[in-house]
Order: sequence, then structure tokens, then C-alpha cells
Amino acid sequence: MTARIIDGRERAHRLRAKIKDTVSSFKQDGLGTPGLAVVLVGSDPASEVYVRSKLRATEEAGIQSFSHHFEDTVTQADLLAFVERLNTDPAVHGILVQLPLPAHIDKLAVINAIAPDKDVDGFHLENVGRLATGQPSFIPCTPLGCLMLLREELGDLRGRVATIVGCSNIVGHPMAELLLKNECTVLIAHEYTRDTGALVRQADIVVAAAGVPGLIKADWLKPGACVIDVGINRVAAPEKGLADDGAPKTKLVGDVDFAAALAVADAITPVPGGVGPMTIACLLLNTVDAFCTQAGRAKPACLAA
Ligand SMILES: Nc1nc2c(c(=O)[nH]1)N[C@@H](CN(C=O)c1ccc(C(=O)N[C@@H](CCC(=O)O)C(=O)O)cc1)CN2
Ligand SMILES: [Mg+2]
Repeated sequence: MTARIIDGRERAHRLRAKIKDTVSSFKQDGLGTPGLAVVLVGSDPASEVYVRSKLRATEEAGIQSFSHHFEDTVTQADLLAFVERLNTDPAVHGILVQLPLPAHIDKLAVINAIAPDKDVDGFHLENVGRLATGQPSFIPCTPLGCLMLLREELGDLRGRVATIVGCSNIVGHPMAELLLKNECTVLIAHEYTRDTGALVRQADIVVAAAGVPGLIKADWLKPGACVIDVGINRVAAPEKGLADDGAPKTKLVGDVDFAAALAVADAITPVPGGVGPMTIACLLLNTVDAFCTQAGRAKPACLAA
């Protein structure tokens, strides 16, 4: 048996096409254009790549994008004042501050300064609390993307055992809430879990979000499991030869030993091309959601999660 490879790029492409049609119908109906503000602080190379991808996807969907870049010396007070300006800007329906932020900035203070109804990352305390208590909220983009892939792959998730490896605020925690809401039995492993393998072996669904390359071994997987790999780890790839600076070239790998897992799992997301593209598509989805809520309209049924 070899596992089905879940094509996140293709799923994200379909979702982005629907979003584009929806945005175009808003314009035709004279309802206006959704707008997304993206704030980048500093020059982390990976963050620059992600922000560029987000801006490109935003524009391709016909959503207005507002890109703001601050030096990593920006003060917290200036950043907070800027977020406040975006909060009151009627052309901006969604705001995201790319993470990580430089160490001198209090990340939570910045996130919690975003107006909750514009918090398209779903990281604001109010949205986190709403998700945890089953109230309507923005759902963080990566877990939302994972859920969409799981639902398409497995249909109803009720009663399945799901093990999440990693419990960050961006992925692990909200993923656990979402899977609970979908009536899964949820196990969470983290840095101090004594036997992560024992938790993974019970799982019908594995969500790997630890940021440790190859952490999840094939013999940890229950045969037939559905594996969602959220890890994005850049590792040396000597088989690809040397880069211009003489160092080995690199490649992206996930948290799962992908090649070995293919023989055990029923379905698995690749890295790259699995969860990452869904993160960006779900950001657009949340922006359309924010636009609809702010305009007092229901989200179009074709975009229901
Ligand atoms: N404010 C936020 N900051 C961060 C988030 C977030 O959701 N909101 N998540 C991550 C980074 N991230 C989005 O920002 C992100 C990561 C990866 C991808 C992606 O498409 N990955 C590709 C590979 C890309 C590559 O070649 O490097 C893939 O997996 O196919 C999109 C978004 C942390 N910060
Ligand atoms: Mg991926």
C-alpha cells in the first residue's frame, strides 16, 4: 500500500478561484472591495517570502492589499499606533502582523491591539476565547486549512482519535479546539510528553506541528492513519550539490519521515505543497469573512468551511 498524497496546492487553488469569483461578484453588485493590510517588521527571510506570497495571492483574488514594512528598530508604541490607524481605516477589513516579531516587541500586545473583527489571523484573545467556547470567530489560517483538507479526505470526523504533536498558539492549540468541535477525541503531545510515539500510535488523524524535521517515525503511525504535516523545516541537502557560497544546498522537509510514512498511512500531506498553500488561501477566506461581517452580510454559502 502506498498512501494517497493530499495535494494542498490543488485544494488551495480551487478555494482561491471561488474566493476570486466571490470578490468579483461583490464588485459587480456595488458592495465594494475587501481590503487586507499586511504588516511586516524586520527582514526575516522566511517572513519576507510568506508576506510576498500573501500579497500576491491577495491581489490575484481581487482583494485590495496594503503592504506595510517597518525596520526591526521600530518601537512598540509606534507599531501599536499604526495598528490603531488600520483599525479605523474603512478600506481595511483584515489586518495581519507577520510573526515572528523582533524580541523587543511584545507580540501579544500587538496582536491584542488589532480590532477583533479585523483579526483575520484569529490570534486576538477575543477570537481565541470565542473558538474555545464554540462561538463564531476567526479561525487561525493554518488549522483552518488543515481542517479543510481533513474534511475533504475523511468526511465526518466524529469519534476519530486525533493526535496533535506541538501546542503552539498558531497551530497546535487552535487545531485541538477545532478537532474537539468536530467531535474527535483529541490527544496533544508536546516537548515534555514522555512517549509521543504512544500517543501517535492511537491516532486515526495525526497533525504534526512540532517544527522538528522527521520527528514522526513511520512505526509511530497506525496503519491507515491520515497524516497532516504542518512542519516546514529547511535542512541541508548534500545530494543537491553545493550552493554558490560552498555550503550544501537546502530543501524543505516536514515533521514526518515522509518516505517511510507512505508505506503505512492512508493519506499524507507533502512538504512543500501540502498545508502551506492552504494557510494562504484561508487568509483570503478570512478576509472575505471579515468584509461580509463588517458589511452586515452573511458569508456566501459557497465559501462555508
Ligand atoms: N501572522 C502570521 N504569521 C505566521 C503565520 C500565520 O499564519 N500568521 N504562519 C507561519 C508562516 N506562514 C504564514 O504566515 C506560512 C508558512 C508557509 C507557507 C507556505 O506556503 N509554504 C510552502 C513552502 C514555501 C517555501 O518554499 O518556503 C509549502 O508548504 O508548500 C505559507 C505561509 C508563521 N508566521
Ligand atoms: Mg506544505
